[in-house]
Amino acid sequence: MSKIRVASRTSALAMTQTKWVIARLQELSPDNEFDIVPVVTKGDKIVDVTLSKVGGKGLFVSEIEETILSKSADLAVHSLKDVPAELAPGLTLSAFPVRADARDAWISKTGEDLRSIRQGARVGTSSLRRVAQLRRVRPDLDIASIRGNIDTRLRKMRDGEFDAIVLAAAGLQRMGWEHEITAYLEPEMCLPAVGQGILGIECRADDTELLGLLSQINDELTHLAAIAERSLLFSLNGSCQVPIAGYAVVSGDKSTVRLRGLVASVDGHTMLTAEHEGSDPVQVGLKVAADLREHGADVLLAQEQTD
Ligand SMILES: NCc1[nH]cc(CCC(=O)O)c1CC(=O)O
Repeated sequence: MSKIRVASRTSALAMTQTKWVIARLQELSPDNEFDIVPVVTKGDKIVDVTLSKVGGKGLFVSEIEETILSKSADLAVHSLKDVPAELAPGLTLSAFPVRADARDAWISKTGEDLRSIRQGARVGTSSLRRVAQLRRVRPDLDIASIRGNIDTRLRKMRDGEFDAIVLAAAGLQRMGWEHEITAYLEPEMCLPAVGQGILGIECRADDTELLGLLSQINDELTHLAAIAERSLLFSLNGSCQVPIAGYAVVSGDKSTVRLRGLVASVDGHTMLTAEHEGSDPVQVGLKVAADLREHGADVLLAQEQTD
């Protein structure tokens, strides 16, 4: 093995994440050369509509997967949040480096927080999960869709299109833009998306040499959390038109995974939650999903939301 090709989206965040992983791999295997193969995905091309309206799962991922399957690249670094429950056959998520901040971040123009911002303030987010949870706390807010990369969204707020926006803390922190954050939305108030703050490294399932290298940057606590959250996602099998959230915390000795799951209506009126703890992350995910269904999640999951 001499040259390892890493497929990457071209957004600043994707490139930053890809280069961070490459730097860690390079340290572990100085003899290898790492090349970035840029890939422009459907998700990057669609900038004018809410992604949930497009409705495709894995908008940011499928072209990257094709690039790896056709051997034009060997691996890719994904924001796990963007990776659909099912991977393309022949590929595997082989490593999960230590999780960054899983929380959502509130960024407002005036420095006011979610509770104090004026009645009817205009808030930008395109995530139905965030919309539902924001509406639950502040039904008066004028929540509108916002698209584009993190820098575009911050600019739209500064330009006056929005009074506030909500972004993943992890993305801002990785970009070195933590100072933009007005307040963190704690998981009790805004449960993060499945995989938020986690990087998942995908490669061909039979690439044993590469799998050996990647296993060295795997963080076991993060891996267990990722499995539990994705087990929930897989079991709920929701479209991206239904607000779903899931956040797992793993005990320091790796013996227990505690997972909280949420399925909501977009208006925030119905908010189902369930929580379980156990030693097997797959089972914990399935249990939380089963509880949510028992509480009535099926009705929400079957719904074609038009919002
Ligand atoms: N769908 C976009 C996306 N995918 C991953 C992140 C942030 C980084 C992460 O959650 O790991 C973001 C931006 C955001 O939601 O603010």
